[in-house]
Formats: sequence, C-alpha cells, structure tokens
Amino acid sequence: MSAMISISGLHKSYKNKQVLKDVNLTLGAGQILGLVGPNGAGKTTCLQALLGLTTYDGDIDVLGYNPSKNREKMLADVAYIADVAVLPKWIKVDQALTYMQGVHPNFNRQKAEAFLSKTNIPATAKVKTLSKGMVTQLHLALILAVDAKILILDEPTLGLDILTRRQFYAHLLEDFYDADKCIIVTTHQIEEIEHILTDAAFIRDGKIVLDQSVDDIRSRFKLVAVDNEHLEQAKAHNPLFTNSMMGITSMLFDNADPAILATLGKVSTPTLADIFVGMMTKETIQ
Ligand SMILES: Nc1ncnc2c1ncn2[C@@H]1O[C@H](COP(=O)(O)OP(=O)(O)OP(=O)(O)O)[C@@H](O)[C@H]1O
Repeated sequence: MSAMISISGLHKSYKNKQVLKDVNLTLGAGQILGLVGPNGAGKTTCLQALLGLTTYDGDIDVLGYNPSKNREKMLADVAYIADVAVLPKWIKVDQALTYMQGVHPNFNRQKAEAFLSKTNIPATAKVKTLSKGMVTQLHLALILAVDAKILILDEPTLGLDILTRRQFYAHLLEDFYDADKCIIVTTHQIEEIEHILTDAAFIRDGKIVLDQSVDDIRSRFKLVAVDNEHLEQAKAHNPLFTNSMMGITSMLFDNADPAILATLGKVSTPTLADIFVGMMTKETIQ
C-alpha cells in the first residue's frame, strides 16, 4: 500500500502550549480512519496542519505535496468538510452549487444536481428553509460531486439528529467511498462511525495513544465480565479499565493471554467506544 497521506513527527504549539506532540499517521487507498479524541485533544489542529491551514513543525505529505507549500495543487484532489452547520443560511441551493463550481476545480455540477434530484430539495430554496436532514443531503451532494481522492471530514454530523447522522454515513459509503480513495473523519461519537472505519487513531492531549486497523484493535483488546470469585485474580492482570454495574464487573484488557482471560469470566470483543473510554480514562499513557 503506498501512502496517500503521511504525517511524521508533527508538532504544533500555540504560544507556550504544545497542542500536537509527535503525531505520526499514514493512510493509503481504501482506508477510512477515525481520528477520535475528547474536546481539545488536537483533532482539528491536526486536520488544519494536513490541509496547510496552519503552520506546524514536522513532515506532512499529501499525494506527494507538502500542504504548507503546495496547498493549491494539493486541494485539487482533497475535499474538506467541516461540520454541516457551516453552510450559510442565506445561500440558495443553486447558489451553493455555483459557489462550489467557482472554488473547486474538480466539482462536477451535473453530479450534484443528479443527487439533489433524488431528494425533495428545491434548487431555489434558501438553506434556512431546509430541515437539518435536507441540509445534510445538500452537504452530501456538494461532497460527492467533488472528484477527490481524499476526503477530510471534521465532525461532519455535529448537531444533526441520529437518523440524519446515520443517513450521512450510509451515503458516504455508498456514493463516495471506493478502494482508490481514503477518508479521515474526526468525531467524539465513535459508536456512530465504528462500522465504517477500517482504522482508528485515538488522540489525547495532542498525542496519538492508539493507531491501528480496526481488526487488529478488536483482536488486541478483550472485555471480560468477571466472575465474582475471580475479581482479585483479574485485577492482578492489570485491566485497562474496570466498570461495575448492577452487580456485574467488566474489565477491559489489552493484549492479555486469551487462555487466562477465559478462566476469569465471560470474554467478549469490546466496541471501539469501550476501548476509547478505557484509553481515555487510563491515568498514565505509555
Ligand atoms: N488558534 C488557537 N490559538 C490558541 N490555541 C488554540 C487555537 N486553536 C486551538 N487551540 C488549542 O489547541 C488545543 C487543540 O484544539 P483542537 O481544536 O485541535 O481540539 P479538538 O480535538 O478538535 O477539540 P474539539 O473536539 O473540542 O473540537 C486546545 O487546547 C485548543 O484550546
């Protein structure tokens, strides 16, 4: 797999505050990476560096371009969407298409119109008269009509209801994604994007604390509903996270011996959200 995006030794500080600390990430065709972290972890700053929107120290290569030096050329093949609330309320649907045509060299207006013709969105409607779901569809039409190799989504579904959030990701897979493209999506709500990700990177206080394929993550971490008589024994195996609820104690283990875990209780594969909570609550990070 040759890299479409390569970030190495990325550091960023605002005044005296270091907000990105030695970030290293690589992404190739067919990968959908979830960059997940709590508020203020550095997700947006990382994407801004990637897009050449902020200064940084370190090396970033996007499709052979250095974003801080060749931003314009790079953006011909990169589509970037911040949260969908950024569409101005006063703009009409057809004006939004004209705007995109003006700013994006690879925007295909016919493709956007064909997508919109399958919705109930009138071309002359102003954004402020559309429901949130319709705004999402309009946003999708704008994204999908950009013939980009890389799609960068920063909290794309912030403020949308659960149905429209799900619809957004379903369309993304059906209408944008293919094996020649890659996508980075940031979110706090990992449970909603877990099913579309091939890879996940967890970021905490500007540091990447986990970066692996979802398959590898699922085989590395295990959740055990520990039998009461084995609690002390289980603790001795250093669980990453322990949660007791309604008389059941669940422990999350990282890279533990499956044969030992099986003696402690019922073993299952945790969701990425479970692992995220475990990694974020851990006091010290190796
Ligand atoms: N322009 C700026 N000037 C000073 N500090 C900034 C600036 N932009 C971001 N920061 C700081 O950098 C850190 C990372 O911010 P960033 O927006 O990248 O986090 P995030 O993970 O995207 O957070 P959220 O999920 O809340 O959007 C925060 O501590 C933030 O206060």
